[in-house]
Amino acid sequence: MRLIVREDPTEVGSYIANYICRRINDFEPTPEKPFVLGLPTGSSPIPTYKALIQLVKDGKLSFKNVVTFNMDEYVGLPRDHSESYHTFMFREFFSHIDISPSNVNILNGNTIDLIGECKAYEEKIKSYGGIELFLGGIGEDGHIAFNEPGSSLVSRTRIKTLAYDTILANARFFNNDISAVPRMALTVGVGTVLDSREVVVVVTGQRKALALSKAIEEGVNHLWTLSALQQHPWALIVVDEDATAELHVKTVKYFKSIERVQEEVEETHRKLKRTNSRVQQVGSME
Ligand SMILES: N[C@@H]1[C@@H](O)[C@H](O)[C@@H](COP(=O)(O)O)O[C@@H]1O
Repeated sequence: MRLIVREDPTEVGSYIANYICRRINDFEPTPEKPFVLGLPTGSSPIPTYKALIQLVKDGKLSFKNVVTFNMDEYVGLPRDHSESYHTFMFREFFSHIDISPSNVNILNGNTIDLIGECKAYEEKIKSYGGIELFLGGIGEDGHIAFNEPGSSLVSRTRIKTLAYDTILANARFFNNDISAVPRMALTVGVGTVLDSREVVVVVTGQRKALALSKAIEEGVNHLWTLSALQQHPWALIVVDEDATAELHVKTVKYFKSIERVQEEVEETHRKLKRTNSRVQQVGSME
């Protein structure tokens, strides 16, 4: 796991957007081989979405051959409600980029067959060969997607009852009316996230500091589902200074020191990929 610390949420957003841009461009997606991207909602990823939109406007990135899968959606909230994750994604991101709506996948929390919807979502992800990069955010209780404390760390897409803490935290989007916040959601599982080839998580603000320290300084624990990332071979958490408030100084120092060689690692990785694809091309000509 790597941890990248940046000054504030805007710098975090710009770091992640550039990172995703590089990944998509290096992948060279085509209609036959699209880049499959997992996406979150919440206030934390908004600076990332803004920076990605700018990259598209600047002609440095295209979403034409990108297929997206969102992490979660409330159950029973009309799709066109201002706080549905469907509305959020189009308002904050999809309407501003060159993605085809047919390449956008968001769970339907209004279907009569919620279990069938979850199964079909997993199947659809599989049909694309899995998710290349899953971008995630976390709740104050350390949940990733809507995998609340106590969620199985091998869980798949399913119906989830929201924890009271999450309902309280999300009441700010519903005029602080707790009774207006849906009690249930559909969410990808921790296992679904862990199956992606790469996971990038955005954590900003002091209110996430405890969850961050639990997830990276303590053991893998279903009470802090983000900690499951310790079991992932290619995980990156990008945080602002405020989110590091509960970390040991030596933890932050360690991650800052390995960041210095990160560019080198990435360059080596890219070179190896290029060499491998050349070897494969030569192989297929023989
Ligand atoms: N289901 C979403 C999560 O996927 C998201 O990570 C979290 C954080 O929201 P915010 O970034 O606004 O703190 O909110 C909700 O609970």
